[in-house]
Amino acid sequence: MRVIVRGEPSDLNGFVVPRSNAFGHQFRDYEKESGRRVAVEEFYRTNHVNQTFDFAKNKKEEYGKLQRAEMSIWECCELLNQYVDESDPDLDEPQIEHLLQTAEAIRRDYPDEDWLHLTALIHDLGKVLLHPSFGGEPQWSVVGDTFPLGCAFDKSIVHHQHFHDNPDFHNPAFNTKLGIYSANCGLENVTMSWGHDEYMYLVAKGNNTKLPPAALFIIRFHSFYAMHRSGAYEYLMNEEDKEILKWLKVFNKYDLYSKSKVRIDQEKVKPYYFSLIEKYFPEKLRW
Ligand SMILES: O[C@H]1[C@H](O)[C@@H](O)[C@H](O)[C@@H](O)[C@H]1O
Ligand SMILES: [Fe+2]
Ligand SMILES: [Fe+2]
Repeated sequence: MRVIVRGEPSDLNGFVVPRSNAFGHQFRDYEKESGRRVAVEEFYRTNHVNQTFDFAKNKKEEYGKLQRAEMSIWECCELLNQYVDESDPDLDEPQIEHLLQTAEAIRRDYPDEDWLHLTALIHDLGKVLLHPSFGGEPQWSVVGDTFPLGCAFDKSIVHHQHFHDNPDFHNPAFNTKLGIYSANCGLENVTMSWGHDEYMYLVAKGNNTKLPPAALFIIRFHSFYAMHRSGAYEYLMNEEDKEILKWLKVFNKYDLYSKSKVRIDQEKVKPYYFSLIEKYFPEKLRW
Protein backbone atom coordinates (compact mmCIF):
# COMPACT_ATOMS: atom_id res chain seq x y z
CA MET A 1 0.00 0.00 0.00
CA ARG A 2 1.30 3.45 -0.88
CA VAL A 3 0.75 5.77 2.04
CA ILE A 4 1.58 9.38 1.39
CA VAL A 5 2.71 11.19 4.44
CA ARG A 6 4.47 14.20 3.12
CA GLY A 7 4.84 13.74 -0.61
CA GLU A 8 4.65 16.68 -2.94
CA PRO A 9 1.37 17.03 -4.78
CA SER A 10 2.05 17.03 -8.50
CA ASP A 11 0.82 19.94 -10.55
CA LEU A 12 0.62 17.88 -13.70
CA ASN A 13 -3.12 17.79 -13.87
CA GLY A 14 -5.57 19.52 -16.09
CA PHE A 15 -7.77 21.18 -13.54
CA VAL A 16 -9.47 24.26 -14.93
CA VAL A 17 -11.04 26.64 -12.43
CA PRO A 18 -14.55 27.52 -13.59
CA ARG A 19 -15.42 31.23 -13.86
CA SER A 20 -18.73 31.09 -12.06
CA ASN A 21 -20.82 28.99 -9.72
CA ALA A 22 -24.19 27.36 -10.47
CA PHE A 23 -25.90 30.74 -9.95
CA GLY A 24 -23.67 32.51 -12.48
CA HIS A 25 -21.69 34.39 -9.79
CA GLN A 26 -18.10 34.21 -8.62
CA PHE A 27 -17.37 31.54 -6.03
CA ARG A 28 -17.41 32.59 -2.37
CA ASP A 29 -18.73 36.06 -3.05
CA TYR A 30 -20.48 36.83 0.23
CA GLU A 31 -21.60 40.30 -0.81
CA LYS A 32 -23.21 39.46 -4.13
CA GLU A 33 -26.99 39.90 -4.12
CA SER A 34 -28.42 36.48 -4.79
CA GLY A 35 -31.24 34.35 -3.48
CA ARG A 36 -28.83 33.15 -0.80
CA ARG A 37 -26.98 36.27 0.37
CA VAL A 38 -29.23 37.36 3.23
CA ALA A 39 -29.64 33.86 4.62
CA VAL A 40 -25.90 33.22 4.43
CA GLU A 41 -25.11 36.44 6.30
CA GLU A 42 -27.67 35.60 8.96
CA PHE A 43 -26.05 32.19 9.25
CA TYR A 44 -22.64 33.79 9.90
CA ARG A 45 -24.09 36.28 12.37
CA THR A 46 -25.40 33.50 14.64
CA ASN A 47 -22.25 31.47 14.06
CA HIS A 48 -19.92 34.31 15.04
CA VAL A 49 -21.92 35.34 18.08
CA ASN A 50 -22.21 31.84 19.53
CA GLN A 51 -18.92 30.11 18.74
CA THR A 52 -16.92 30.77 21.91
CA PHE A 53 -13.90 28.94 23.26
CA ASP A 54 -15.96 27.26 26.00
CA PHE A 55 -18.69 26.24 23.60
CA ALA A 56 -16.23 24.55 21.23
CA LYS A 57 -14.33 22.84 24.03
CA ASN A 58 -17.50 21.38 25.51
CA LYS A 59 -18.77 20.12 22.16
CA LYS A 60 -15.45 18.48 21.43
CA GLU A 61 -15.57 16.64 24.74
CA GLU A 62 -19.18 15.62 24.33
CA TYR A 63 -18.98 14.37 20.74
CA GLY A 64 -15.45 13.05 21.11
CA LYS A 65 -16.88 10.19 23.15
CA LEU A 66 -18.35 8.76 19.95
CA GLN A 67 -21.36 7.34 21.71
CA ARG A 68 -24.10 8.57 19.42
CA ALA A 69 -24.39 5.89 16.78
CA GLU A 70 -22.83 2.96 14.98
CA MET A 71 -22.88 2.98 11.22
CA SER A 72 -20.77 2.53 8.11
CA ILE A 73 -19.29 5.39 6.09
CA TRP A 74 -21.76 4.84 3.28
CA GLU A 75 -24.77 4.81 5.61
CA CYS A 76 -23.62 8.22 6.78
CA CYS A 77 -23.31 9.49 3.19
CA GLU A 78 -26.91 8.48 2.64
CA LEU A 79 -28.07 10.31 5.76
CA LEU A 80 -26.71 13.50 4.24
CA ASN A 81 -29.07 13.17 1.31
CA GLN A 82 -31.62 15.31 3.11
CA TYR A 83 -29.47 18.30 4.03
CA VAL A 84 -28.69 21.53 2.27
CA ASP A 85 -25.91 23.67 3.76
CA GLU A 86 -27.23 27.11 4.76
CA SER A 87 -23.77 28.68 4.90
CA ASP A 88 -22.88 27.97 1.30
CA PRO A 89 -23.35 30.72 -1.29
CA ASP A 90 -22.36 28.36 -4.12
CA LEU A 91 -24.46 25.27 -3.68
CA ASP A 92 -28.03 24.36 -2.86
CA GLU A 93 -27.90 20.67 -3.73
CA PRO A 94 -28.15 17.87 -1.14
CA GLN A 95 -24.79 17.19 0.48
CA ILE A 96 -24.31 13.71 -0.94
CA GLU A 97 -24.07 15.29 -4.40
CA HIS A 98 -21.30 17.56 -3.20
CA LEU A 99 -19.34 14.64 -1.74
CA LEU A 100 -19.49 12.64 -4.95
CA GLN A 101 -18.77 15.64 -7.17
CA THR A 102 -15.66 16.50 -5.17
CA ALA A 103 -14.40 12.92 -5.06
CA GLU A 104 -14.98 12.24 -8.74
CA ALA A 105 -13.31 15.51 -9.79
CA ILE A 106 -10.21 14.79 -7.74
CA ARG A 107 -10.11 11.19 -8.93
CA ARG A 108 -9.98 12.35 -12.54
CA ASP A 109 -6.88 14.49 -11.95
CA TYR A 110 -5.09 12.40 -9.30
CA PRO A 111 -5.94 8.84 -10.34
CA ASP A 112 -3.22 7.25 -8.21
CA GLU A 113 -3.98 8.93 -4.89
CA ASP A 114 -6.85 6.75 -3.77
CA TRP A 115 -6.60 8.11 -0.21
CA LEU A 116 -7.42 11.56 -1.60
CA HIS A 117 -10.53 10.25 -3.37
CA LEU A 118 -11.81 8.79 -0.13
CA THR A 119 -10.87 11.92 1.82
CA ALA A 120 -13.00 13.91 -0.61
CA LEU A 121 -15.91 11.51 -0.22
CA ILE A 122 -15.93 11.78 3.56
CA HIS A 123 -14.67 15.31 4.24
CA ASP A 124 -18.13 16.74 4.97
CA LEU A 125 -19.68 13.72 6.70
CA GLY A 126 -19.47 15.58 10.00
CA LYS A 127 -22.54 17.47 8.82
CA VAL A 128 -24.48 14.49 10.12
CA LEU A 129 -24.57 16.49 13.37
CA LEU A 130 -27.62 18.15 11.82
CA HIS A 131 -29.49 14.86 12.03
CA PRO A 132 -31.92 14.36 14.95
CA SER A 133 -30.09 11.25 16.15
CA PHE A 134 -27.04 13.46 16.71
CA GLY A 135 -28.99 16.04 18.66
CA GLY A 136 -30.18 17.92 15.58
CA GLU A 137 -27.54 20.61 16.06
CA PRO A 138 -28.31 24.02 14.53
CA GLN A 139 -26.53 24.85 11.27
CA TRP A 140 -24.38 27.54 12.93
CA SER A 141 -22.63 24.88 15.01
CA VAL A 142 -22.10 22.45 12.12
CA VAL A 143 -21.28 24.20 8.85
CA GLY A 144 -19.54 27.31 7.55
CA ASP A 145 -15.93 28.42 7.68
CA THR A 146 -14.00 27.71 10.87
CA PHE A 147 -11.52 29.83 12.86
CA PRO A 148 -9.34 29.53 15.96
CA LEU A 149 -10.77 30.34 19.37
CA GLY A 150 -8.78 31.56 22.37
CA CYS A 151 -7.00 34.24 20.34
CA ALA A 152 -8.00 37.28 18.26
CA PHE A 153 -10.36 36.81 15.32
CA ASP A 154 -8.63 37.66 12.06
CA LYS A 155 -10.15 40.29 9.77
CA SER A 156 -10.08 37.93 6.80
CA ILE A 157 -12.80 35.71 8.31
CA VAL A 158 -16.07 35.94 6.39
CA HIS A 159 -18.44 38.53 7.96
CA HIS A 160 -15.86 39.40 10.58
CA GLN A 161 -18.00 42.36 11.76
CA HIS A 162 -20.34 40.02 13.65
CA PHE A 163 -17.64 38.96 16.11
CA HIS A 164 -18.34 42.17 18.04
CA ASP A 165 -21.22 40.39 19.70
CA ASN A 166 -19.15 37.34 20.67
CA PRO A 167 -18.23 37.40 24.41
CA ASP A 168 -14.68 36.19 23.61
CA PHE A 169 -14.12 39.32 21.54
CA HIS A 170 -14.16 41.34 24.77
CA ASN A 171 -12.20 38.86 26.90
CA PRO A 172 -8.60 40.09 27.41
CA ALA A 173 -7.34 36.50 27.80
CA PHE A 174 -8.62 35.66 24.32
CA ASN A 175 -8.44 38.81 22.25
CA THR A 176 -4.72 39.28 21.67
CA LYS A 177 -2.83 37.99 18.65
CA LEU A 178 -1.62 34.83 20.43
CA GLY A 179 -4.23 34.70 23.20
CA ILE A 180 -3.79 31.44 25.10
CA TYR A 181 -1.32 29.99 22.55
CA SER A 182 2.42 30.17 22.10
CA ALA A 183 3.99 31.08 18.78
CA ASN A 184 4.10 28.23 16.25
CA CYS A 185 2.48 25.81 18.70
CA GLY A 186 1.02 23.79 15.81
CA LEU A 187 -2.60 23.75 14.61
CA GLU A 188 -3.09 20.44 16.33
CA ASN A 189 -3.04 22.33 19.64
CA VAL A 190 -5.51 25.00 18.60
CA THR A 191 -9.19 24.87 19.54
CA MET A 192 -11.11 25.62 16.37
CA SER A 193 -14.72 26.75 16.20
CA TRP A 194 -16.89 23.66 16.50
CA GLY A 195 -18.33 22.06 13.40
CA HIS A 196 -18.25 19.26 10.86
CA ASP A 197 -14.47 19.42 10.31
CA GLU A 198 -13.40 18.73 13.87
CA TYR A 199 -16.16 16.19 14.42
CA MET A 200 -15.25 14.11 11.35
CA TYR A 201 -11.60 14.29 12.34
CA LEU A 202 -12.50 12.87 15.77
CA VAL A 203 -14.58 10.12 14.14
CA ALA A 204 -11.84 9.12 11.68
CA LYS A 205 -9.16 9.12 14.34
CA GLY A 206 -11.29 7.45 17.00
CA ASN A 207 -12.06 4.60 14.61
CA ASN A 208 -8.39 4.06 13.75
CA THR A 209 -8.56 4.95 10.10
CA LYS A 210 -5.61 3.90 7.95
CA LEU A 211 -5.78 7.18 6.03
CA PRO A 212 -2.47 9.12 6.07
CA PRO A 213 -1.87 12.27 8.17
CA ALA A 214 -2.47 14.53 5.15
CA ALA A 215 -6.02 13.16 4.93
CA LEU A 216 -6.71 13.89 8.58
CA PHE A 217 -5.31 17.40 8.17
CA ILE A 218 -7.57 18.03 5.17
CA ILE A 219 -10.64 16.78 7.02
CA ARG A 220 -9.86 18.82 10.11
CA PHE A 221 -8.98 22.15 8.51
CA HIS A 222 -10.74 22.27 5.16
CA SER A 223 -13.14 25.04 6.34
CA PHE A 224 -10.31 27.14 7.79
CA TYR A 225 -10.27 29.52 4.80
CA ALA A 226 -8.61 32.34 6.75
CA MET A 227 -5.56 30.08 6.96
CA HIS A 228 -5.48 28.15 3.68
CA ARG A 229 -6.84 30.96 1.45
CA SER A 230 -5.88 34.21 3.13
CA GLY A 231 -2.66 33.09 4.79
CA ALA A 232 -3.74 34.28 8.26
CA TYR A 233 -2.67 32.65 11.54
CA GLU A 234 0.68 31.55 10.20
CA TYR A 235 2.07 32.25 13.67
CA LEU A 236 0.11 29.30 15.07
CA MET A 237 1.48 26.86 12.50
CA ASN A 238 4.54 24.66 12.90
CA GLU A 239 6.76 23.31 10.13
CA GLU A 240 4.72 20.16 9.69
CA ASP A 241 1.51 22.15 9.20
CA LYS A 242 3.15 24.26 6.52
CA GLU A 243 4.37 21.19 4.70
CA ILE A 244 1.09 19.33 4.76
CA LEU A 245 -0.87 22.47 3.79
CA LYS A 246 0.13 21.79 0.18
CA TRP A 247 -2.27 18.89 0.07
CA LEU A 248 -5.08 20.90 1.61
CA LYS A 249 -4.63 23.50 -1.11
CA VAL A 250 -4.94 20.85 -3.80
CA PHE A 251 -8.02 19.44 -2.14
CA ASN A 252 -9.63 22.86 -1.75
CA LYS A 253 -9.76 23.49 -5.49
CA TYR A 254 -11.95 20.46 -5.93
CA ASP A 255 -14.05 21.02 -2.81
CA LEU A 256 -14.90 24.51 -4.01
CA TYR A 257 -14.99 24.39 -7.78
CA SER A 258 -16.62 21.03 -8.38
CA LYS A 259 -19.92 22.37 -7.02
CA SER A 260 -22.41 22.18 -9.84
CA LYS A 261 -25.86 21.04 -10.87
CA VAL A 262 -24.48 18.02 -12.70
CA ARG A 263 -25.40 14.88 -10.80
CA ILE A 264 -23.15 11.85 -10.44
CA ASP A 265 -24.56 8.40 -11.12
CA GLN A 266 -24.32 6.96 -7.61
CA GLU A 267 -24.86 3.33 -8.55
CA LYS A 268 -22.08 3.48 -11.08
CA VAL A 269 -19.39 4.80 -8.75
CA LYS A 270 -20.48 3.00 -5.60
CA PRO A 271 -18.33 -0.16 -6.02
CA TYR A 272 -15.17 1.93 -6.34
CA TYR A 273 -15.85 3.91 -3.16
CA PHE A 274 -16.89 0.79 -1.30
CA SER A 275 -13.50 -0.71 -2.03
CA LEU A 276 -11.76 2.38 -0.63
CA ILE A 277 -13.91 2.42 2.48
CA GLU A 278 -13.00 -1.20 3.08
CA LYS A 279 -9.31 -0.45 2.66
CA TYR A 280 -9.17 2.48 5.07
CA PHE A 281 -11.97 2.00 7.61
CA PRO A 282 -13.63 -0.69 9.73
CA GLU A 283 -17.02 -1.84 8.48
CA LYS A 284 -18.93 -0.10 11.26
CA LEU A 285 -17.72 3.07 12.90
CA ARG A 286 -18.56 4.62 16.22
CA TRP A 287 -19.97 8.14 15.80
O1 LIG B 1 -20.29 26.99 3.30
C1 LIG B 1 -19.22 26.12 3.26
C2 LIG B 1 -19.59 24.72 3.68
O2 LIG B 1 -20.21 24.68 4.93
C3 LIG B 1 -18.40 23.81 3.65
O3 LIG B 1 -18.70 22.50 3.99
C4 LIG B 1 -17.29 24.32 4.51
O4 LIG B 1 -16.24 23.42 4.49
C5 LIG B 1 -16.90 25.70 4.03
O5 LIG B 1 -15.85 26.19 4.76
C6 LIG B 1 -18.08 26.65 4.05
O6 LIG B 1 -17.71 27.88 3.54
FE1 LIG C 1 -16.97 21.31 4.62
FE1 LIG D 1 -17.11 20.33 1.04
